[in-house]
Amino acid sequence: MSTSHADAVEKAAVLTEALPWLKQFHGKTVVVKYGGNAMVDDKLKRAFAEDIVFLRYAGVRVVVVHGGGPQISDMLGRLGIDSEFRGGLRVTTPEAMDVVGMVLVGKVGRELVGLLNAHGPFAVGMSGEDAGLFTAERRTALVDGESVDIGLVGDVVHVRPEAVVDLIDAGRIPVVSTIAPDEDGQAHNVNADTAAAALAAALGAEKLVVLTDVAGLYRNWPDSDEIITQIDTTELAELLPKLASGMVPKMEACLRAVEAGVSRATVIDGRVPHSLLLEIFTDAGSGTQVIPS
Ligand SMILES: Nc1ncnc2c1ncn2[C@@H]1O[C@H](COP(=O)(O)OP(=O)(O)O)[C@@H](O)[C@H]1O
Ligand SMILES: CC(=O)N[C@@H](CCC(=O)OP(=O)(O)O)C(=O)O
Repeated sequence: MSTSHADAVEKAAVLTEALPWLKQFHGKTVVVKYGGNAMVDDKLKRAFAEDIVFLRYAGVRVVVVHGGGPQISDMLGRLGIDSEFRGGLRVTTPEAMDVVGMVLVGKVGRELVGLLNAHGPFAVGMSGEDAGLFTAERRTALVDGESVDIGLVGDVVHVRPEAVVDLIDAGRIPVVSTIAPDEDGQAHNVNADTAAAALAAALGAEKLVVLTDVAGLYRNWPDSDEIITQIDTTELAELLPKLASGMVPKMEACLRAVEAGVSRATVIDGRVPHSLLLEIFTDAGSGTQVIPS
């Protein structure tokens, strides 16, 4: 067999491998959470934008929810504002809240919208404040079994997804920044994993994909390199209290999404170029998949 013939067979195999996945996801909603830690490299960011636009052209109803923790920390540092995390959530003073809003909506969200729109007029940025998308309720963090106050940090208690649905129906790609007002209109800082899960549940999404800066959920972080490839909601609920920092809101979000009817929630490595495309359109699963028990 000539090399070019072998190449052609291999390329065709990759494309045909995508067929069952195209059938499964065409017309379905997929919520993709893009974590701030996976957003550090320009080439990776462009590859991520290509994947999202690819999904859109494949007929997937795709929504992006973005984080920006490192970018917020960087700006708070530059402004000389103290910032600490408790139970994986940022203690958010009113002063810090201003910065969180500016960075998420005004910087990280804008940049993603720009990267996506290099491919066509698809992306529309919005925050939880737009069209009443999210209503937040102030929450505490759990530290050593105790509930502690962490300031203007919220949980999403109500989702009004109509504006997101309108955008998708019009062929757009909503890009959501996770600032959310409470019932009095006070803006709260919502962890992006938490918000993505709430939105995925409200949209009846087929899948929630969370891109981060590790290969998945490690069983004994940081002492072993064993990744949990699949876990059901019962096992995950048991594991949750034993998890450390950044993974707490992430795995809690996956758990909530699947418990609320999203068929699958998967944490994948955002440092691998095109990991999203590989996750959706190939048989090669990666990272950690949460399934119903
Ligand atoms: N069991 C675990 N498995 C994997 N990562 C873990 C675990 N426990 C804590 N982590 C930490 O969680 C981080 C991911 O969370 P976070 O920093 O909030 O990322 P993102 O910006 O993608 O939301 C990892 O980089 C890792 O340092
Ligand atoms: C309450 C809380 O912790 N909010 C997060 C919001 C951004 C976020 O979630 O970003 P990542 O997805 O990159 O972690 C924060 O202030 O960092």
